[in-house]
Amino acid sequence: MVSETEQATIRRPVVLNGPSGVGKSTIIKQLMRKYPGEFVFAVSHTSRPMRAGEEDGKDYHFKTREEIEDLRARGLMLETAEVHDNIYGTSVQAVESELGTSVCILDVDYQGALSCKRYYSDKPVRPLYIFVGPSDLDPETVCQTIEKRLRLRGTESEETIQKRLTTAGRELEFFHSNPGFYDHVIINKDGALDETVAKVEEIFMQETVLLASPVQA
Ligand SMILES: Nc1ncnc2c1ncn2[C@@H]1O[C@H](COP(=O)(O)OP(=O)(O)OP(=O)(O)O)[C@@H](O)[C@H]1O
Repeated sequence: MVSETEQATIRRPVVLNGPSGVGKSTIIKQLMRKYPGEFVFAVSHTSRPMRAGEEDGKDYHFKTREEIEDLRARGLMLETAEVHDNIYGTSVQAVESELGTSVCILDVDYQGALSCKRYYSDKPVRPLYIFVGPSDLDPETVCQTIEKRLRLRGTESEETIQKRLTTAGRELEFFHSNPGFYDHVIINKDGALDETVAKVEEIFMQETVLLASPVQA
């Protein structure tokens, strides 16, 4: 819970949403490289197995489903979501421990974004909600692009690629049926990552992501 004295120094968290494979992690990594110490990644909890090269506490907090469910039962999870047979989530602590010093970025799915909106609806902090799409946001084109990117990334089995494509369809359905939910939509076009990152920076400046809005009386 953020105290009144802390409000003056709060920096708005950013909720980044979009289908698997669209490039969310890549964008965050670029920003972190460009602004060392400025952005922090809200390290999520997950019950999925660790992939080669991943580090516990850095890429994710790798926990059992029971451990994550226990945190949720104690009101210590900001959001949780069932994705591809695993439970994912962000703890309140992962976000709020960072608010005074850095811009905290949450890479979550639409269920997570919804939970964040609910959680912060009566709090002094107003996160910025951004949807990242790979193309013109037509479900068919989107799926073709992310399928290609996921195959090139080479981290997923055929089965998980298919699951991610199904989930991508749900992400787009949510996007199209909730106009106004996101503050901004960013298109991460093929081969245009630098352009995407520049657009994100422009939005962050325009939105004064560096300071939270005061509480509305
Ligand atoms: N503009 C782009 N053009 C082409 N390929 C890209 C672009 N941006 C990212 N990629 C590539 O697409 C793949 C997926 O990107 P990334 O892992 O960042 O996606 P993600 O949205 O974080 O996915 P997930 O939700 O599954 O973690 C990576 O191999 C990345 O290098």
